[in-house]
Amino acid sequence: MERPGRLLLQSELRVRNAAYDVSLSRSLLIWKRRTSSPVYHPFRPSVCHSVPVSEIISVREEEEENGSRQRDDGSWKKIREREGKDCRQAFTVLYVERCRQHRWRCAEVTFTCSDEAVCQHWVSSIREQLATSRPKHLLVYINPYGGKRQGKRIYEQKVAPLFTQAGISTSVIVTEYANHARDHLKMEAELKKFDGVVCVGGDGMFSEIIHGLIWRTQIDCGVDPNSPEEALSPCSLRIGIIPAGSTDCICFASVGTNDPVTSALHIIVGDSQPLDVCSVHHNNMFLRYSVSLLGYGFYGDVLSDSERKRWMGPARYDFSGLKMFLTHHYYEGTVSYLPAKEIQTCINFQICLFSFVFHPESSGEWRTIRGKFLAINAASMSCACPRSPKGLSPAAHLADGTTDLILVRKCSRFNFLRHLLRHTSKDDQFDLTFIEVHRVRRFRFMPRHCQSDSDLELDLHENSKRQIFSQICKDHPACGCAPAYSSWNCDGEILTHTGIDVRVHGQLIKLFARGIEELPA
Ligand SMILES: CCCCCCCCCCCCC/C=C/[C@@H](O)[C@H](COP(=O)(O)O)NC(=O)CCCCC
Ligand SMILES: Nc1ncnc2c1ncn2[C@@H]1O[C@H](COP(=O)(O)OP(=O)(O)O)[C@@H](O)[C@H]1O
Ligand SMILES: [Ca+2]
Repeated sequence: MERPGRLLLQSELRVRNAAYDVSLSRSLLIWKRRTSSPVYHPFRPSVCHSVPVSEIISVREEEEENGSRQRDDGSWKKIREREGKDCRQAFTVLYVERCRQHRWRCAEVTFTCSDEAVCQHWVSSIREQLATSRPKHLLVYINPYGGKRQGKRIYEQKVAPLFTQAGISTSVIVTEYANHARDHLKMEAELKKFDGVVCVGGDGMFSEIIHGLIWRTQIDCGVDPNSPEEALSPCSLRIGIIPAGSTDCICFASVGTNDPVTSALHIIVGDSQPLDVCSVHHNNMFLRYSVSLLGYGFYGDVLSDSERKRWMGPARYDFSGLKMFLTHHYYEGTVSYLPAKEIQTCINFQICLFSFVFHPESSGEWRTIRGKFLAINAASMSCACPRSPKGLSPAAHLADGTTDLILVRKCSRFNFLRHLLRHTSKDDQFDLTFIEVHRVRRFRFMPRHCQSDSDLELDLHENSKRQIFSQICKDHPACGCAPAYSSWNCDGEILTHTGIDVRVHGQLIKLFARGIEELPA
């Protein structure tokens, strides 16, 4: 147990009619049952409890009236136990309780005491300790269209009541069209009024939020957001993600679960987790930012195919995943990359070879690989999600200024299936001869057909004729012709160009999260 440090308060209070020694320090609230008899009692519940002050959600006074207690939020609560006449004042502490698989829940304990002044002193002392680094005013964007279209219900039923209990005020915007949230953040939102932004939706909705926030921050700081060489200014507002999408990878990989209540509690306690952001350019023209997966080949094709099946909800990814696995397309091109350190091939994901030191720039040399690839994936975080609990790159860090470039070379369907199935298990998905992993700060990709066209990139629009032929060939596999181009899946959005230049910006944004906690063995 953590040491409590200097005590701010210590009293004898009652919990469910039993006497407890209760103490408060800057770091811990401890309540320890007074033992009247030293005899060990196997059926008595645990006698000593402690809660880090940083994990107290709120404290409220309870007032007794006509045999019931009224909460200070106006609702009523039956007294559960008979109390003596001199034991009428009470306050309730709500705190974080850890459940299975990184889930958090709100637990509560009610302390009673005979003296009103003592009771109020406790309430005000706890509230004073909670005042630091916690958000008080939040700007909330809800995508009512993502995932199973439950965003509004999830927010209203599971999250808003917790924010109210924690004394957080909110301005809520339910989006009416795609890019509504992005454009509101870019141009209209009065950001000075808020301590954070909350995104209710999936990875695509989160992408809208960061595009709005990063762009706005650069304009406010006089930085050109379009230039590939500019050092971008970090965003000061933290972002909370209430998962209500189809994959929810960014939430899952930064919190450990895709549970709305857990996310709401991380926001309330004011957690902070920096996050790397990749900028993606094409011929010096800004395309998009990415924080999770940039995937060409398999994951690009799955996304393109699945968008047409949005009516299926999240199951569209399973359908398109299977279809694209059977299609087994490979793509030719050149990947160049700037390694994060000397040799960056991480063979065993369980042994992470890299230090956690954050280097703003690298002095390494560019390297080049040409080949035929089934997939080119850049994972800036583990990309863990319910479909892949360890993620595409289990050892990737959230905020080390690097991305893990995973090259899956052309191989048999059987071998590719072995690799994909390892996404869903604990086996090392990289320990296969056709997979290479490089930890990089920058990388470029050029599809083969662009190189032979004097490095002139054909964008997807110009490439439409080829796409039509590819579609015919996809539909007639017997002709043996594979499409020349895939497209990039950028955090769940399709990029309009295939030749890209990617740069990692270390710790550009912050989340209301704390990374994945080690669970006790
Ligand atoms: C034939 C068996 C295939 C089994 C493969 C299972 C591997 C799943 C790995 C998923 C990695 C996901 C990385 C995250 C991507 C998201 O950004 C993106 C958009 O999410 P959202 O906005 O919430 O819809 N999701 C995808 O691209 C889905 C990929 C699913 C591939 C099967
Ligand atoms: N009101 C809206 N109507 C239609 N599309 C929207 C709306 N609000 C946001 N979007 C778009 O919906 C897309 C999917 O959102 P997301 O929340 O990521 O759900 P999913 O995980 O199911 O893809 C995003 O591209 C986002 O820009
Ligand atoms: Ca990273």
